[in-house]
Amino acid sequence: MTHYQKDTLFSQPQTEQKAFRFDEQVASVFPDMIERSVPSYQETLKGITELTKHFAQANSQLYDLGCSLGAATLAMRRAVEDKPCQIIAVDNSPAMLAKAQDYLSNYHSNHQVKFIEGDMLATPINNASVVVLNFTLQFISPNQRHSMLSRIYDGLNPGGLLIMSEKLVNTQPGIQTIIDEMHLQFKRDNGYSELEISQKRASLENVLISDSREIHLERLRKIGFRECDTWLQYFQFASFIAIK
Ligand SMILES: Nc1ncnc2c1ncn2[C@@H]1O[C@H](C[S@+](CC[C@H]([NH3+])C(=O)[O-])CC(=O)[O-])[C@@H](O)[C@H]1O
Ligand SMILES: O=C(O)C(=O)Cc1ccccc1
Repeated sequence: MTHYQKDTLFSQPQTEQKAFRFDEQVASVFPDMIERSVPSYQETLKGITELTKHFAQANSQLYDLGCSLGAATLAMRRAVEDKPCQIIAVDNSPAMLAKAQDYLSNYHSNHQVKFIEGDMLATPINNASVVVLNFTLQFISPNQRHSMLSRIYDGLNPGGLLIMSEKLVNTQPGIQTIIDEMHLQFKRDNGYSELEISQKRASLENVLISDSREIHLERLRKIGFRECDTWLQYFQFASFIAIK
């Protein structure tokens, strides 16, 4: 069983600034990193279980795209123990995917998750009733977001659900500034130093690219989702649901 460490990746002054990558180092501290960085992360997972209970269709497929260590995969799987469904978990980081397989093997289940190491932009999606993008669309290039979500829409069965959590940017500068400041304080309260916060922020620049709530909703509507809205927001971290 893998042991996860405390996230100290950005604690020492860095001589050269490297872009953030989901490599072995990040994978080995990921539970601590996401817990201390993303407010309401646990609530997104609880919501994924609850929503999956309502939307999973028998004999359909459930996708977790950008699964990291498989926390959302596990949250979905809990909801369908007594339903015949195929769960598919995808990530393009070999370090993450290897640890996800190890992590899920610690929990007993009637379901065998199909793990795919690969780019979600190239993953076929079909006969889906629930698709989860838990903080992953933000890492793909903005000009590929529409076609990615369109492919998800096309692969969903009627009545199927997309659950998508994202870090947002607020279009109103005063509100953006204060919400961002509250998130910084959240990180300080969770033990991150000013150096850790600023070095991580710099490494995420041009890697995590946030859209506004309005852009997300407009895109989902344009693609054809019958209904869409946020069901959760804490600071700039939001979670959307969209029904086909
Ligand atoms: N093109 C891509 N194809 C596949 N995977 C990708 C791609 N781009 C990035 N990833 C993967 O998306 C994940 C994003 S983390 C998701 C947390 C998880 N959902 C959770 O509920 O714990 C969110 C975060 O770190 O803020 C990483 O594992 C990347 O390797
Ligand atoms: O740390 C941050 O500021 C974030 O926006 C969230 C995050 C969490 C884990 C990996 C990358 C980004």
